[in-house]
Amino acid sequence: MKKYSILIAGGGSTYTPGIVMMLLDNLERFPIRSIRLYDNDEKRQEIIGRALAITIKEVAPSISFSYTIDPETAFTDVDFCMAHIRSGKYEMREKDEKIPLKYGVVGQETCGPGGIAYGMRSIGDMLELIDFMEKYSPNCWMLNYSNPASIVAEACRVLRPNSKVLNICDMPVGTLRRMAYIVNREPKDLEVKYFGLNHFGWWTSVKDKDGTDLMEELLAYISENGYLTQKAVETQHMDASWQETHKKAKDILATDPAYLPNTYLKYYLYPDYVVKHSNPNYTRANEVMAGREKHVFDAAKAIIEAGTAKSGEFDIDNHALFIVDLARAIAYNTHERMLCIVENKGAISNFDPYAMVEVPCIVGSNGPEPLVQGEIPLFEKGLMEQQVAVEKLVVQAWIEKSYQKLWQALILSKTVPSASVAKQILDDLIEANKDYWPELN
Ligand SMILES: NC(=O)c1ccc[n+]([C@@H]2O[C@H](COP(=O)([O-])OP(=O)(O)OC[C@H]3O[C@@H](n4cnc5c(N)ncnc54)[C@H](O)[C@@H]3O)[C@@H](O)[C@H]2O)c1
Ligand SMILES: O=P(O)(O)OC[C@H]1O[C@H](O[C@H]2[C@H](O)[C@@H](O)[C@@H](O)O[C@@H]2CO)[C@H](O)[C@@H](O)[C@@H]1O
Ligand SMILES: [Mn+2]
Repeated sequence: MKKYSILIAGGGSTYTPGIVMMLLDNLERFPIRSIRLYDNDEKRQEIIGRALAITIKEVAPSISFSYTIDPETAFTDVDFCMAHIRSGKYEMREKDEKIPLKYGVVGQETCGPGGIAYGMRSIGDMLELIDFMEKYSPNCWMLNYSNPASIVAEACRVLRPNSKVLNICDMPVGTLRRMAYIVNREPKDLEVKYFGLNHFGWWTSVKDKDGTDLMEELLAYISENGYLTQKAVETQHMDASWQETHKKAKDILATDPAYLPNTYLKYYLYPDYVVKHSNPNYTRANEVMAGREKHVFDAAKAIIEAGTAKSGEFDIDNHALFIVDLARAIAYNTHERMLCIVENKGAISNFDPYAMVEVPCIVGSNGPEPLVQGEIPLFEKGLMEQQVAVEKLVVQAWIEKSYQKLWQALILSKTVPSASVAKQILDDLIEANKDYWPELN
């Protein structure tokens, strides 16, 4: 059985240990000969790298492990690049969240002005990773988690249309785990229909493998409780702010009681509520730095100090199962059904064929093949048309270095109340991002 060579781009990410632990836990179904980390922050990556070197030596000594900041060393002889970089790191995420809040507008990692700012930083960095991959390992697939996935995916569609890059999100997978718990099934037993953009979609059908329709049961539960469940069904997102988001799905569902919504819709449908419940001086970036980042880096330091990982400091991360299953689907041509971000090309039959949409796909060695979801209703279509225009305008603004188009993107975002507020936020974002964005004219 072939053994695969994996590169994790964004080696210093808080998710890297969870992904590596998941890879180590799946060696029988997905054999690996090499794991390498790549990051552009040497010091940050070194902490994770040293701790993982100790861990891997104890668990699977036959796997060759290394970490590097040199692109050629990183990208040579790789089968799968699992990418999760954060352009500008948490320092810039904090600004993305706090600048809009100054003007009473949603401050969020991937939605609204914060997501637009993050997109303007990520496009160039992602293209650089893709170019390294194609130069040093032309047959490699990139499985990309790096956000904002919708804008990154649109940039790939326009600027690297033939590259083997598959953009994905674990939000639907995480929510499906909650649905499975609600209907007393395993996630792998559920088959869904779903349509939307990344962080902007709806489930239209959830059935078990026998064809039993579970929508009615789920709609009844979620209209009362949102996606809040009694038991923790994931290792992440037990923080109060995320529990609040799962609960708010109840109010999103009220806007169309027929379809189960993605929780991210709260930023577009209830922005006033979100702003009212935000602390402009302490946002999610602060929570993550004090929580997940501290936890992961403390665990890494404890492993380095002890010289062993036998106390189990690193957890297997549920979030990582999707990316491992995806690599398997491509490696073994499994034709598994998975949600991916792909060019529409008629999958949503009454929507822009050139939009990057999130729909169920059959994934095999040639990548994802979208499954037709048919026509969508006017309400969802209207919301999606507005949002997809935002995403396309950001990519055009980046390519053309256009202030005008970026301003239009902000104006069009449903989270922003007026062109004048959009301009004030944009001017602040330009100043904050001068080391990252192209200079706009
Ligand atoms: N698609 C999804 O559903 C999903 C789910 C979880 C996380 N994410 C994304 O995964 C990424 C990582 O999240 P995190 O919270 O662990 O962030 P993090 O800041 O802990 O890690 C990101 C790492 O990327 C590195 N990096 C930044 N720019 C780089 C570049 N140009 N080249 C190489 N390395 C670079 C940083 O130095 C850092 O070590 C983010 O983009 C996040 O939004 C996406
Ligand atoms: O605020 P953060 O940094 O904690 O999380 C932001 C990410 O949230 C989503 O991913 C979640 C997922 O929904 C959950 O079920 C669990 O598996 O954890 C994931 C990562 O924290 C979202 O899909 C990502 O795009 C966000 O970056
Ligand atoms: Mn996501």
